[in-house]
Amino acid sequence: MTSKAAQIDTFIVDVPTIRPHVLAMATMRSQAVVLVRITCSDGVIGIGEGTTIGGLSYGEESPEGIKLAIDTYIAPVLKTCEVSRVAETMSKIGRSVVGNHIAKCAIETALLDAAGKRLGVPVSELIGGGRVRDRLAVAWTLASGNTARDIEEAEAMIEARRHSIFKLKIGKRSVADDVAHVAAIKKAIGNRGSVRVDVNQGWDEAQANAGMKMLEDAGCDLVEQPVARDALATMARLSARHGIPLMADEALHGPRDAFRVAASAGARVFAVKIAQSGGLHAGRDVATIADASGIGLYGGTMLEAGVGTAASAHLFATFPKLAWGTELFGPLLLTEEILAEPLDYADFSLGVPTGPGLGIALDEDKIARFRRDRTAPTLHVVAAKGA
Ligand SMILES: O=C(O)C[C@H]1C=CC(=O)O1
Ligand SMILES: [Mn+2]
Repeated sequence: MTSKAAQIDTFIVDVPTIRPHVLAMATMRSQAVVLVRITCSDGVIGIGEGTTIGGLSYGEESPEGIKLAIDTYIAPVLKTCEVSRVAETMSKIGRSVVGNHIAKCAIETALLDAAGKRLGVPVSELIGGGRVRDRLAVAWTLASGNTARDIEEAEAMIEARRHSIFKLKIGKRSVADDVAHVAAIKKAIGNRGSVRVDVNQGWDEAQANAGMKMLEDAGCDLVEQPVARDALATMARLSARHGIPLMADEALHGPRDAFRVAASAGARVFAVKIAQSGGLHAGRDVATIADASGIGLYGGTMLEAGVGTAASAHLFATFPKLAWGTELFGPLLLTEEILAEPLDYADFSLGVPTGPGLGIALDEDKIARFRRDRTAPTLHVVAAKGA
């Protein structure tokens, strides 16, 4: 039986964050979640997400640009494809659309969701050798911008058994101030948790040399993307000089980057992101290159809501080795749950959904309420409440 994409809907949903999330390049107060819904001619519906961070401040794709790339350039190609053949469809799209990895990730996610539903299996069974684990360790990012508040937040997370791995966002202040902030948090947490930092390309080589030495002495376990994403020689020198591992994030936009970073010995750990890689299969290839090169794996996030987080979880559940855990906490940073049933966070981990496809469903009322293009009825309700 053939299956065509009968209808492709894309929409941006703006969801507030529970507190300001302070990164080196932007402070987030809400997240612009880009969702795609593909209704197939056989009646199966697939959902995907393509989300970035801080408008255009993190990377080259914006939420509006992701939607435009799908609506204007990807959807017409998709309409010509047999969409149950996911790899063939993505390869056809790749021949017409260069780059735009986050948009392609949203589409591939929706196609895999539909394929899994059609076959009655979870997406994790459609990738690589299938699922090797059902739960994933989940880090939390401390990024309130205030050391005392971050310590309070970490204590509460440990107490609630939600997270014991903490990623600190630094690179905005001086190296000495940033290290003092990290050292204070590590001192408070002690051996009850792992403290890591993400510099988001904020340092030059001299700053990174000083910073990595001091961070190692402070008991920090990992330094993510300390320098510019294309500074491969610098990353290699830092990796060779320091005992504390350097993790590549922004340097990895798919398998070709992964090969270059691995071949130049630029990192000891890879943060794999489905969005940055260009989809789940590209993310799997990034992971395979890492594994073959003796590089450790970490499951990264673009702070996606429930759909992208579930898709990432399905991929990370297939990695034979996942030494550094994941940071799939995106839905927990948002004030509103956009899934009908929230994901299962418990015991410092996330349960990988077990139903067909992604194993999740959207809360359509919430979507209607938070869609950027919501129309009169919703506005009317808001006005009536305020009256
Ligand atoms: O890794 C990044 O650079 C982006 C993201 C991941 C966690 C978080 O707080 O921000
Ligand atoms: Mn990062």
